[in-house]
Amino acid sequence: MSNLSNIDFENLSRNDLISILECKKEDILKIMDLANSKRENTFVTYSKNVFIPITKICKNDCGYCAFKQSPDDPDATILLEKEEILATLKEAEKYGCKEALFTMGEDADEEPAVKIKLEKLGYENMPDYIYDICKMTVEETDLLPHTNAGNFSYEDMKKLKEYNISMGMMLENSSERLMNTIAHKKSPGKDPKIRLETIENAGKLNIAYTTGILIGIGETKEEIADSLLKIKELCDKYGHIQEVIIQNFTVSPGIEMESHEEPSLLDMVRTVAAAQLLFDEDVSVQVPPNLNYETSQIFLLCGTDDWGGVSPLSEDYVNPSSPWPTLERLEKLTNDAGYQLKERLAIYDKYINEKYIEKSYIN
Ligand SMILES: O=c1nc2n(C[C@H](O)[C@H](O)[C@H](O)CO)c3cc(O)ccc3cc-2c(=O)[nH]1
Ligand SMILES: C[C@H]1O[C@@H](n2cnc3c(N)ncnc32)[C@H](O)[C@@H]1O
Ligand code: MET
Ligand code: SF4
Repeated sequence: MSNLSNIDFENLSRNDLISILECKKEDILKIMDLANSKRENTFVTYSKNVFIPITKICKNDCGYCAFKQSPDDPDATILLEKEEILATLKEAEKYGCKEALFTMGEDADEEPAVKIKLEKLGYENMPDYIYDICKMTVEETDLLPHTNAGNFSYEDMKKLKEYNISMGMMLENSSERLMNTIAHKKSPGKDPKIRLETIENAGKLNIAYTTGILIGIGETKEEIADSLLKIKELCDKYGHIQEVIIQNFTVSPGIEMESHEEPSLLDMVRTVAAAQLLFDEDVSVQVPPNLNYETSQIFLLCGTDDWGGVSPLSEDYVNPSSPWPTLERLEKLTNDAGYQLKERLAIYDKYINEKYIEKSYIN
């Protein structure tokens, strides 16, 4: 008998989620179909962005990371300067990009090389610098900032909200156990208690927020279920979670986890379907198409309605081995599955109101 027969799909329990994450054969097709039938329309959205890695220095050292650089590396991006950032933003404007994605290492100002450069530029710390870059973006370009830089204090996020249309940070996983494994043992900032507090603070501050989980970093199905439930709890409490990213661990040459296996396609399918079934229809479930170049269409059949940020000019610095599909290809893939591609902003429409957007945007 199917393991799914006792599941109440309207109100999924931890055990139900685990059954979905472990299901086999025709049950996989069944959960895909159920997840896809929650779709409210036939659009699949994306945000046209430019990725700006303000610093590649990071206090953490995740086993899967290909982004972080050592300050001793002569080619390291210690800190991009305002002028070069503005030049890139202006270039992005020409391509019609609407989102400035500021992704960087966490608490980089704990590193003396960054601190010295910041002080030379007249800033005391990273949050002050990020604030100024976002302000410049809003005042001098048509792009809208989305900062994804790991944890921030409540006060720093409150300040950053002024010039961020939305913010984000992956929970990665809610498991404390992973803090003792190759994935997170050198990354105090990946402590789930701290990450969950940051996501909760974003809720208290009414910041439209992007989060998600990383699949294939040594977690168990139980830990995936728990992570999704933690995100769901904060989503229900504050209503600020606009999208949940289900991101598959991807090997890049030279990372510590280079010989670690990537998740299977069916593991991704089951996880995406579980997330889609757990969250309400108005929370987007997102799978990055560049990390699933040949297989991304299958996620549309699990109900995903968003491709996330896609860039016509910058690479995905976090996943440098995974080039973006062109927008033409993305449109073809979307149409071929029976859906239509639609551009969106870095903030979803339902958050475009005074509660979520500061006056600084209304000019
Ligand atoms: O190009 C990327 N964009 C990433 N983005 C950007 C994201 O796709 C877009 O900024 C959002 O979809 C905008 O709504 C993230 C944003 C977050 O807030 C949190 C995590 C990520 C992760 C990535 C990533 O790995 N690569
Ligand atoms: C920006 C986000 O990218 C994800 N990330 C970091 N390294 C990898 C990798 N090797 N493969 C896939 N995703 C990764 C993390 O979830 C991080 O929070
Ligand atoms: N360093 C941040 C984090 O891991 C931003 C994404 S990884 C470059 O959350
Ligand atoms: S994934 Fe983010 S937090 Fe982890 S080492 Fe890389 S830059 Fe730092």
